[in-house]
Amino acid sequence: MSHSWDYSTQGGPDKWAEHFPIANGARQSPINIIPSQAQFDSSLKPLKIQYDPSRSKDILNNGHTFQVTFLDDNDSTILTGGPITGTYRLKQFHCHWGGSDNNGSEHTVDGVKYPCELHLVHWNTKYANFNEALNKSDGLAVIGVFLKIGSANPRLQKVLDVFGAIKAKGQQTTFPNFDPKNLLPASLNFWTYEGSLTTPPLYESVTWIVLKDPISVSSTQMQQFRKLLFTSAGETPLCMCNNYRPPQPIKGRKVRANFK
Ligand SMILES: NS(=O)(=O)c1ccc(NCc2ccco2)c([N+](=O)[O-])c1
Ligand SMILES: [Zn+2]
Repeated sequence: MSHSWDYSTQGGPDKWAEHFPIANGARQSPINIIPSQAQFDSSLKPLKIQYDPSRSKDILNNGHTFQVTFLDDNDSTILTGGPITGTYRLKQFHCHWGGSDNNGSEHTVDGVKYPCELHLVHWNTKYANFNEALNKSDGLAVIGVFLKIGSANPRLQKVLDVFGAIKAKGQQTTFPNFDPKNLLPASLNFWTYEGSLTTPPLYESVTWIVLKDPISVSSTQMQQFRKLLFTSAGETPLCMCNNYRPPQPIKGRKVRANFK
């Protein structure tokens, strides 16, 4: 039976090590990225992102975040290049956000928190499927995208518009024909390091690819994220926000950049 965890004082990030001791492991995520300490690596290839919007399937409130899930039974929606070897298939994307516009991202940059962070999760096709890849040291590649308060983001609004159907934990609805490439900034400059899932089971299986440039989100749009609930229908409602893990010790890891 999977142990229940959350982001509260009683069961939140400071307590996760009690049931998931890898929380104190050598390659935990997120981290604070210090650009001046990142090493430019000219051997890093450009990121190659090929997404087929027809592969988007549904959107779910899983009680920790919302997630948009993709059909991943072929190589039509893949990530190659960058720091990774081989082909990784997009499985899902989700976000982490704060209770205010002053916090919410998991990674920070020189200690700066963004109001939201988008994660696009890909799995290594050297493994049979996502679940096989989940706990392998080279199993996953997650693209992290910061969201910065500015003008409203019409592409993101397509996701927010269906939140009414997934307000409570366990609710899901179809979400066809969505191209997550439209949620990426113009520049694919990135930092990369070896890390982990940022929620339990905290497997140290993620090659992180954090984009330097943010995409925009309006404050009004951020208020829509916070209308989702951590709780199931019929329970005392708890607003879904502050669903982020704070930065973890770097423990000697190197962060590389594909830009100067
Ligand atoms: N914030 S993240 O991108 O690092 C992240 C965290 C957890 C999980 N999964 C948690 C899990 C696995 C098995 C049971 O439950 C995923 N994911 O599955 O893509 C991604
Ligand atoms: Zn995440």
